[in-house]
Amino acid sequence: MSVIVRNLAKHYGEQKAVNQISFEAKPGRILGFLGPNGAGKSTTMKMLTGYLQPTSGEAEIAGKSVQLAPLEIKKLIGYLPENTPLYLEMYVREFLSFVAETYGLKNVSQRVEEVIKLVGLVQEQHKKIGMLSKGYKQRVGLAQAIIHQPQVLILDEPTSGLDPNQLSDIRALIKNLGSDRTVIISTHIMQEVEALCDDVIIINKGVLVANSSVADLKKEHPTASLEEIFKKLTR
Ligand SMILES: Nc1ncnc2c1ncn2[C@@H]1O[C@H](COP(=O)(O)OP(=O)(O)OP(=O)(O)O)[C@@H](O)[C@H]1O
Repeated sequence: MSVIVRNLAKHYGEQKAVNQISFEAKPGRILGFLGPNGAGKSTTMKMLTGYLQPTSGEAEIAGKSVQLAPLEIKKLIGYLPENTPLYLEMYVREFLSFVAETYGLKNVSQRVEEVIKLVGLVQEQHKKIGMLSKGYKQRVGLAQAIIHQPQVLILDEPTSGLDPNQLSDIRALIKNLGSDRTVIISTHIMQEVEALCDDVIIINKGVLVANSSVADLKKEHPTASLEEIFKKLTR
């Protein structure tokens, strides 16, 4: 299932937070979404998930318009928002069962069991979410994003706050999920792009300044590291 974005824009008064961007994310590939703080990444992701209405332009997932078919779209995508908003008073299993029921899944307890194992939450599964460390909260966020086995994953800084061990576990999980899904992941970590992403888009002040495969971007700038390329394009 492809994600196709055409001339998408979001204006807040005079500010063009996202200014007419177009790109495509393809199945079986992981697209890295990069840009400096305030460039418009989260705003774009919120428009892709139907959480925010665009000022103009359109986003399409599996041939369906996000704006015209918001409920259908929500069944197809898994979304991990920035800062992992969660119900802190709920227990891990209780929360994941609640999310599974919201999606109308059958075999809720079996699926909850599966995702708990998949994201490495077995040790923490009986705790209240509010008691978990940041990294484990992030895992709960990831679990709720994949519980309904969506074909499209939109992950806003999924590895922020993880320790090095957790980082490699979660990256391996995302890589694995990306083998047969469409994944869009925003990040500030260039090693993550190297380790995970097939394609990359870079946004600066609401405008796309790069849109290609990671390999092609490196070919275009043969002597520069990804970090240097990023700096050059976003200054
Ligand atoms: N509700 C809002 N009202 C007004 N301006 C907003 C609103 N939401 C976002 N913005 C502005 O839009 C711009 C883009 O913000 P956005 O959160 O999309 O950036 P980002 O690329 O995700 O940044 P970061 O890397 O820091 O998370 C920023 O200048 C931000 O202040």
